Amino acid sequence: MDSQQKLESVRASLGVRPPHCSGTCSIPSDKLKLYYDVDDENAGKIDLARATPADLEKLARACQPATFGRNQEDVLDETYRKALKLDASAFSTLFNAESAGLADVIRRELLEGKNDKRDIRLEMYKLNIYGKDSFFKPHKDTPRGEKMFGSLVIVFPTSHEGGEFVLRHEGREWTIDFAEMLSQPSESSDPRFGYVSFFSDIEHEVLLVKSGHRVTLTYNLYFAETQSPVSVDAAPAPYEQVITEALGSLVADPALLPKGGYFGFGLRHQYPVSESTDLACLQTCLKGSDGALSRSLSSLSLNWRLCVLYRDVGIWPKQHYLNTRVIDFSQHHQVEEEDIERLMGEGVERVRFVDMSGTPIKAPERRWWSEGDEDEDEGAKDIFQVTKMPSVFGLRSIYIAYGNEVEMAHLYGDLCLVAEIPAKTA
Ligand SMILES: O=C(O)CCC(=O)C(=O)O
Ligand SMILES: [Fe+2]
Repeated sequence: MDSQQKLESVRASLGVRPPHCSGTCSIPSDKLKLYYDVDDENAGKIDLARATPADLEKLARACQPATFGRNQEDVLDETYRKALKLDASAFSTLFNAESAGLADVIRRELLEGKNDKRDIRLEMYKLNIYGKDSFFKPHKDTPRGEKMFGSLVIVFPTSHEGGEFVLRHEGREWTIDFAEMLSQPSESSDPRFGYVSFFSDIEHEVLLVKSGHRVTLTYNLYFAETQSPVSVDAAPAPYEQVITEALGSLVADPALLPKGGYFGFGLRHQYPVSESTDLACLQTCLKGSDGALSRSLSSLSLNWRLCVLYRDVGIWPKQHYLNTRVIDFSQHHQVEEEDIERLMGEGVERVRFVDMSGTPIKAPERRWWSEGDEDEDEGAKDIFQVTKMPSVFGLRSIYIAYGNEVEMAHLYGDLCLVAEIPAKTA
């Protein structure tokens, strides 16, 4: 294999796993009873295993229209989300996602590999009802803190048609038709419910409900607070070994970065960030193939860290910086060279992009102006992009346009990971 082929196999190995898991589970029927109490007129109980249309109508009347977050505002817009909701304080149920076995399923199928022994917390969020003609257009679930990694949606076995759950990520799309799945005969005499769990930065949507009532329970998923990131005795998932092998052979290639430098990766998921986020804290919260990549680098004894890339900062010549914090430059129209390092603080590092062989890649205008003049890059560290590294310019450029709620404290940011590649010794 030549270097280019090795590079392609690293890129391919990172895109294997879907960012969600889904299925149906059987459950004792008493666990599907729900009690609600909104006010004197809107209180009652419903058995979601055998709810009649009249029961569901009554529950729907007790609910409020569901709002969502758009451009940092909480809005009610029925052209974007037409659904009803009950807040967790207005109902109680014996249904418990954890005792139904879902924490294990999520650890095994979504987190998997060395992450599958981690403690996770499932926080019940809302009950949603989608009657005929209801839907929720594409959005991401708003991050509520650095430890939040995912979402879980439970779909109860109430009769309905349509309302398929669609997920999209990096040009791929998955459609889950719970109405169809739950109408299939099952081996068990117990009722069944459907579930889908996904990393919350994955765009998802609920298609139009054509008839009946689609009733769901949503949860926010967190990594538990006190936790060593990886349990030592867990075996890596098979696809993680493929990443490690592909990376190992790329790193060992004598033609690649002979003088050493950084391998740069754009993370495939987005993470909750704020100006006070210390990226080192997020290192233990990496999702899906981002986590697999970090574990592969560690198992190859390569040092790595998370960072934010600022491309083309400054007036002229523009420079590229890595930083360990998110800095909001969007208020500054033009940033003077001497201000950059002050604004960026301690964790800042200047980098220059190089190709596989370590030769600097210059923007066309710089090539013309600075022929033979290498000084401007002096002190910058060489970086080779293994996968495309996104750049941010400020918090304002990274808020989510469509979330399921408004949350100002954390926004989804595009982050990078850099790994230190030692110089090759001849
Ligand atoms: O109810 C569902 O199926 C999902 C709703 C959703 O995506 C949300 O509440 O954020
Ligand atoms: Fe959502």
